[in-house]
Amino acid sequence: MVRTLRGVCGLSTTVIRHTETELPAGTDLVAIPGGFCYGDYLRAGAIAKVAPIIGAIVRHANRGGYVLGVCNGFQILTEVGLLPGALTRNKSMQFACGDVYVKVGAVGPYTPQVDAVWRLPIAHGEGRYQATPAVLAELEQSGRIALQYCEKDGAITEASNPNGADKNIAALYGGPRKNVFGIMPHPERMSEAILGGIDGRIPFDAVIVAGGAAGGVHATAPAAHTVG
Ligand SMILES: NC(=O)CC[C@H](N)C(=O)O
Repeated sequence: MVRTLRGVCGLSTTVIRHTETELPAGTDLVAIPGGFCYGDYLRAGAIAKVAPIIGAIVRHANRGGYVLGVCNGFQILTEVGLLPGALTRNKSMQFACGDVYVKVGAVGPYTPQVDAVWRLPIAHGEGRYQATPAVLAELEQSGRIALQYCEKDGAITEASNPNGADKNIAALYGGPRKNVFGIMPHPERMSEAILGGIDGRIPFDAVIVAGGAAGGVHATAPAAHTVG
């Protein structure tokens, strides 16, 4: 994540530990990376809910600051209530790892072109987005279903769904101005050609532009993981 923020996108980036209680001054974007924070005990992302840094991230999000949660980061965002619903065990009960196609379902700060199809990698055991029918309807009506798993041609099918997620949901928007973005695929793992593709740059480049300070956006990547 730091390689993509700093090395690929040229953002001034600070890595902070989950034990901090405040974000660095001038933080525009908080990026919560993937992984297995607190060992995925209880549920993936559950214990991070009580990490000291979480209050500052929630305050940042609620005042419209950009927050990107990738995979484990998405799970943390649902556990702390910044996004509705939950990420549960993959329907296959197996860890899903490989490349998928996702289609932009709603335009927002991270997804500039509706119906665009991206190829991104996934690597998760608890990636099945689930929510009540009322929440799913509200997400659809408010244009917050950012990405859906699809075929290479953009067709949204059951066969293209790697984990059984409701409505093939791969990413969601939240916050007062779609400033919060939770995504199960890993765009940072496909942000430069040497990694096998560059579709992952799209959400990063888009949020920099949306932030109105291309290159001037200061990113903070909280290391929400315990150091082994
Ligand atoms: N790549 C990740 O961030 C994995 C998230 C979480 N540990 C899971 O397995 O679902």
